[in-house]
Amino acid sequence: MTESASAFPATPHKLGLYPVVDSVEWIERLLGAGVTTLQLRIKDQQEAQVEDDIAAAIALGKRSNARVFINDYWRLAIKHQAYGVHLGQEDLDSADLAAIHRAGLRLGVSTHDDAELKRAIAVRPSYIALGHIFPTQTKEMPSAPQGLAELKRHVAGLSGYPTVAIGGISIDRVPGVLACGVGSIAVVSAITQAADWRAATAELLRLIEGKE
Ligand SMILES: Cc1ncc(COP(=O)(O)OP(=O)(O)O)c(N)n1
Ligand SMILES: Cc1nc(C(=O)O)sc1CCOP(=O)(O)O
Ligand SMILES: [Mg+2]
Repeated sequence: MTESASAFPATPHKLGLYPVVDSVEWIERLLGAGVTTLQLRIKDQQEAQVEDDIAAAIALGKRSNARVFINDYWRLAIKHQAYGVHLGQEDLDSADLAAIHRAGLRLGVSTHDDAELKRAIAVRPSYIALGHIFPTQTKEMPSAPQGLAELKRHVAGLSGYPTVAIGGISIDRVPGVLACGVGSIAVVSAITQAADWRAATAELLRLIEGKE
């Protein structure tokens, strides 16, 4: 695989703990808990219904000097000058990548196999997400989990890119995922379904970023 750097603006090579959440309330809570990379992932709403939340999440991120990525709603991310946008493979068919680039936003792209990686690399995004590593209850996946051996192989071929592992990553699985060389771990349920989200977030920050 290519070692070329991204054409989109760079992110740190290690984005650390990367919670993916569906509300401004979660963004606010997690910023308060010391998280510095987050994603607002609201699914299947009209732009008019999500604009206020997207604008608020971006403003909160700026106030905390944090990196807030917006999933899917790239036009609103540009309009409100998000740190970045996260797009899936299908989104790549319709999104105006040149407009995202012109606006100076970072771009993260999802991948699930070699073919998707090839397509993502062609876009030269700011980071590449690799999923799903383990079975997940959060999203219906058409493919099988890739597992740690495949994650390790993919990360090894992507040394020019920041990498993010996602999918079924619980706290106890974090050390094994980090051992694959990935620079960031994205989680949904490990935080939002935790009995104690503060304790879970603190433990994830400690394991992934060494923050005590
Ligand atoms: C960090 C990260 N990785 C992967 C995804 C999945 O994005 P996508 O394939 O566009 O699917 P949806 O999240 O839109 O359902 C993600 N959001 N974040
Ligand atoms: C939103 C999403 N995208 C995935 C991918 O593989 O592209 S897996 C996923 C859900 C991750 O949730 P949890 O941490 O609860 O398993
Ligand atoms: Mg998407």
